[in-house]
Amino acid sequence: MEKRYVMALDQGTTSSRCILFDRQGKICSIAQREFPQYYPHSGWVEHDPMEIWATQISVATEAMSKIGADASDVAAIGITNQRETTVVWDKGTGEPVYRAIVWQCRRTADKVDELNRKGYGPLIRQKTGLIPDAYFSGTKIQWILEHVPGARQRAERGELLFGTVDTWLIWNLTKGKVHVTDYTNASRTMLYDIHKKQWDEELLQLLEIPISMMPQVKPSSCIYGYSSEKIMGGKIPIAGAAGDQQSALFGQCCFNSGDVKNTYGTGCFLLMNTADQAVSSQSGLLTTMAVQPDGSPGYALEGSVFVAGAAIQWLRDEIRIIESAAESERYCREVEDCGGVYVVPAFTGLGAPYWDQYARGAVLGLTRGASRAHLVRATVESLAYQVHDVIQAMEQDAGVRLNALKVDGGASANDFLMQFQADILNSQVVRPSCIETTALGAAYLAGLATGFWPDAVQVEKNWSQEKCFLPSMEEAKRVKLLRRWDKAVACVRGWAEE
Ligand SMILES: Nc1ncnc2c1ncn2[C@@H]1O[C@H](COP(=O)(O)OP(=O)(O)O)[C@@H](O)[C@H]1O
Ligand SMILES: O=P(O)(O)OC[C@H](O)CO
Repeated sequence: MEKRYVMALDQGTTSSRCILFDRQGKICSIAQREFPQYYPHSGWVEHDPMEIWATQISVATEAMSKIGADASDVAAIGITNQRETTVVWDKGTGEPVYRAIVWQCRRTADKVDELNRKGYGPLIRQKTGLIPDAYFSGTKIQWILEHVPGARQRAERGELLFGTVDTWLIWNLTKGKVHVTDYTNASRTMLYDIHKKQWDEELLQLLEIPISMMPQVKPSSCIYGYSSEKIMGGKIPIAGAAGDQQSALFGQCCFNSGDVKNTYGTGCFLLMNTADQAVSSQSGLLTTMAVQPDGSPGYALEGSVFVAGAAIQWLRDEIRIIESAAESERYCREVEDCGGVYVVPAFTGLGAPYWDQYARGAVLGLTRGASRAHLVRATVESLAYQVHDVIQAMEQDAGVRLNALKVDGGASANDFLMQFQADILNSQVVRPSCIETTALGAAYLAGLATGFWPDAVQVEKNWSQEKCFLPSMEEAKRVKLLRRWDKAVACVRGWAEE
């Protein structure tokens, strides 16, 4: 029977999604479910791994039943995930020993300070391509082993396993048969040597993490195992896995060195494919692993902005001045400008290019006339400013001016934001027809490994532009706005440092 779809499981920071794509890369069915975020202390962020798993499976079932598909219609499963988020579980029972510590969580900032104080920064940078930060998995695993009673002993006896969310999902889909990850996810742990392409024993020792906990690292496009019949109603090859940002790079068909995309999700992540060159940034960017068009491991330069769409959710859920993320656009258009209000959403510190673990959020420039619309607009504009700062760093590193930016992710649906982004960058912003490129990338990786698509050339034919936003802001105004933004960022630096 001919297989009609590839299934992408897109496990994001705030929701689990499943999309079924056809050969043209068209979305045939989609299901999505948000799940709870836990903030047990200031700066801490956790997820329940069982809620991640339950929502992911329920959306997979829902997406299939919406179009009357079953496992026999699905050629392969591709997985893409929020990266760095750390799960540790018991090898025998499959039970997590603690909640998942989310990439945004700041609880291990002091551990990172200690590593830096002891002079390990350059070594970590050289081996992993990362700038030491609580963002990455390494110190999160260390924290679990130190704080969960008995965890260290159990880990040393080989009873505990570590995984990023891709690993956790594959483990559960295969009913505990397969413990793997892919290069892109491994490169986010701060424990993986991206040049030698292996777990680094020196770093594992430094953080006192037994190597027996670590998953096997495989290419992003290959068959890792098969879904259990009990879970998916049939054995489907699990044939693709990549961190969501690398997956989006692939889904945007950024196959050539120098190709760039920016994803506006919970955070914003700008990646430039650098093919087989592990470019070391001089401007505060990360060197990370990415997938080449033939599925082999390559490299990318990355600028990570921790809070983007999450700031819009903050307006919705905490400040409660909008009812939906989409409504933000209407408020942005209600006022001529931000009225001098600036929001720096450094809720979990600042990522690239600042790398300030202790920066915190602020609203600046309030006057008596500041309204709800001004605050909403300033928050939306903050996404564009943060992306500007990262692009500036990337242009410095790459020595080229970026004339057009491919965009995707939930917040890229906001036309006001995209136009403001084009204006602030003084570059074109190009939105593809399918902004679910994270899921699409995972589908491509799985479909290429199983022959659903013959090669990347075929896949590239599916990419099409939906809209191009042209810059139209006067240069003097642009410079003025950016200068004020810089001033706002300077105000929040180091805020939470004792
Ligand atoms: N029209 C919009 N304007 C601004 N932000 C939006 C809009 N639609 C969605 N978002 C934001 O985009 C994010 C969801 O995007 P998504 O790509 O699904 O993120 P993730 O994969 O990180 O969960 C949310 O943080 C939401 O606030
Ligand atoms: O959940 P997202 O899509 O914002 O992505 C999170 C990133 O992978 C964190 O590095």
